[in-house]
Amino acid sequence: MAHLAAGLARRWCPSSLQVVNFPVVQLHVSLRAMRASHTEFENAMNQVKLLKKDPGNEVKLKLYALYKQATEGPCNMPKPGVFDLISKAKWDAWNALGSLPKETAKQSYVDLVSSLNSSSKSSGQVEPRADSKPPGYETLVVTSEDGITKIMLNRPTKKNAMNPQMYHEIMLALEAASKDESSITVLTGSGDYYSSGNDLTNFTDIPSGGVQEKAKNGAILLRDFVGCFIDFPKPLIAVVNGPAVGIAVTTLGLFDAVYATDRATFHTPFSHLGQSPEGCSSHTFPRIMSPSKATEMLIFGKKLTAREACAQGLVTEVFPDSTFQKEVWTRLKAYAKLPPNAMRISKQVIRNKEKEKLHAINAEECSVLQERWLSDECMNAVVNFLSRKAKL
Ligand SMILES: CCCCCCCCCCC/C=C/C(=O)SCCNC(=O)CCNC(=O)[C@H](O)C(C)(C)COP(=O)(O)OP(=O)(O)OC[C@H]1O[C@@H](n2cnc3c(N)ncnc32)[C@H](O)[C@@H]1OP(=O)(O)O
Repeated sequence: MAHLAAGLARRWCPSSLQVVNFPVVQLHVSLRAMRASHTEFENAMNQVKLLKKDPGNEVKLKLYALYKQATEGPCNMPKPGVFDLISKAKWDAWNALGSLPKETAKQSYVDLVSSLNSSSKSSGQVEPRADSKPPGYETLVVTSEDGITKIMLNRPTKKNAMNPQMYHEIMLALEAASKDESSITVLTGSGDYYSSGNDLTNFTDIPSGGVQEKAKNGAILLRDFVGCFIDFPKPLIAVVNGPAVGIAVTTLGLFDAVYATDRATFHTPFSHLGQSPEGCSSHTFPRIMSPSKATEMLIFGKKLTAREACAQGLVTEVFPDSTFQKEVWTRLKAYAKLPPNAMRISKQVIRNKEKEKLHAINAEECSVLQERWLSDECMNAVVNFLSRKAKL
């Protein structure tokens, strides 16, 4: 979807400007205004192609919609089918502009591009120290010191949403951590979120094999990903630095301890998304918090505060945000000084009792999700999310 608006601008930009019949004086003034706005409009289109930072799908949908409204007026295309996700999202974005006048759409387009230009210089991304970032990690910052390997999700501008690259890199980082010199491993997030779960744009780039192939590959990826947490041999700690959504919440049931700031929330909106539980949560959550509390989260999508999640056993301890990092890392550094083999063997004594069962549960959850991802309920929820910001 990269440079969607720029590509669309190239594809849809008419070479000639429609001139309407005005009385001579008004025509002269209007033409100057239109020339000025048309020149600005053309400049804005060129600036979109030069943006340093991908503005994200919602902004690209809005640019697309404003461009179409400015050049063609109200949406005049037939509504695409529900499986044609990209065309549907574009159609929704354009159609949402209704009868917005062309000149207003043109000015809005110019204003939006100039705001993107002014903000394109800043970035919330954590730039790791050169010596702390091993080759190959683009979505993580992985550091190892004081006997602790820290895996930090590093897509803060996307609330650390997990795209396929991040899933793969987390698996790589866990594999490396299982073999390195550290005695415990920590997963945390950069920015104000722990993670907003699965990146919903994962549903957009449909391969040549169609949505069935996409769903099958997604189920394989998910099964491998969750399997890494089931099999991880060392104490695995979650340092939940902010809100967590979806798979970022369900996999907590496979951690050995979960420490959260009191700012954190825990949300699994699976029914809302037309999906179903994963991360072995269909087994771990009823066991951890009781079947009815698990139902409230996994089926009804109840969002828990950190203290509620702690009361229900999902979170081990909650800390005031002001002292969270200091308190947690002091404690983890102390834990990391304990005899590593004893910790590793003790974890295996605990985990081995149900490792096989967890893998079977993981396989079943992935198989169910593979079907759910093909449902209208899921497709509609994803399209609604992707086009939510394009609606002016
Ligand atoms: C067939 C498909 C197979 C795919 C392969 C998948 C394999 C594994 C699948 C595992 C199953 C996992 C399930 C889940 O995790 S379900 C939960 C999914 N997550 C969500 O539904 C959360 C969606 N995000 C939001 O609701 C909001 O963004 C949030 C409440 C988290 C924050 O809202 P806020 O208003 O504070 O911030 P913004 O919405 O403006 O977000 C900032 C930018 O970040 C983008 N963003 C945030 N979260 C996601 C996300 N999950 N996916 C994609 N993009 C996300 C958001 O769009 C903003 O981007 P822009 O700045 O470009 O607008």
